[in-house]
Amino acid sequence: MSNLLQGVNLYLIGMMGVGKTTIGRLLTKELGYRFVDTDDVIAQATGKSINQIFAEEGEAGFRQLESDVLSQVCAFTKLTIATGGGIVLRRENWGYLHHGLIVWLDVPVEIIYSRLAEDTTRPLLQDADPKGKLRSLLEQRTPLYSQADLHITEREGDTPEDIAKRILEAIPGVLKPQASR
Ligand SMILES: Nc1ncnc2c1ncn2[C@@H]1O[C@H](COP(=O)(O)OP(=O)(O)OP(=O)(O)O)[C@@H](O)[C@H]1O
Ligand SMILES: O=C(O)C1=C[C@@H](O)[C@@H](O)[C@H](O)C1
Ligand SMILES: [Mg+2]
Repeated sequence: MSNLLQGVNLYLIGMMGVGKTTIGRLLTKELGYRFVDTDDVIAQATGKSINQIFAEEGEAGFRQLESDVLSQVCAFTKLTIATGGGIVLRRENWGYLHHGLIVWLDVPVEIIYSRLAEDTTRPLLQDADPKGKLRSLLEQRTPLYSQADLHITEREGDTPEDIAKRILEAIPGVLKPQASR
């Protein structure tokens, strides 16, 4: 399995709570890759939580840090990269993402909401109507997430292992020729 992607990075995109970290770790093991989470890198590099960065520097400040981290990470190979839910918003980020294979994990809002209802670490969900906010974010971002190479929709009862297996099976069909990278 370790040669499946020929060293090409695998980027997981999608809304918060869709399973990027959980599934990313499973894929990393199967591929013999290393795992990177852009939110974690930002928190480690700044010594601040994502909430703190949003509070002190605003969303624009956070997005700049996110682009900086992505631009550095994409220089490496053999990585599975779990990205922040909003990484698709900046056009420049797509230039970096397209160096690798991009997988969109698509999960219904009801399920995302049930997973994150008790979570206070998502600044964008600190809203009077978090479910409505999730819906509008997903609606706004769907055309962007749709630019992924692979669109994986979670079906009812799918475990993270099931989804990781589906991604691995689909990779050969969407792998771009190396010369184009
Ligand atoms: N297929 C699944 N079935 C059930 N629970 C799941 C599934 N995938 C992920 N989860 C659970 O949902 C929660 C969110 O998953 P995870 O942290 O991997 O999402 P994420 O996309 O990395 O979120 P974030 O954007 O916050 O980084 C975790 O508690 C995880 O165990
Ligand atoms: O969906 C988003 O815009 C975000 C998702 C998280 O991964 C973090 O990157 C941050 O909370 C913003
Ligand atoms: Mg995560």
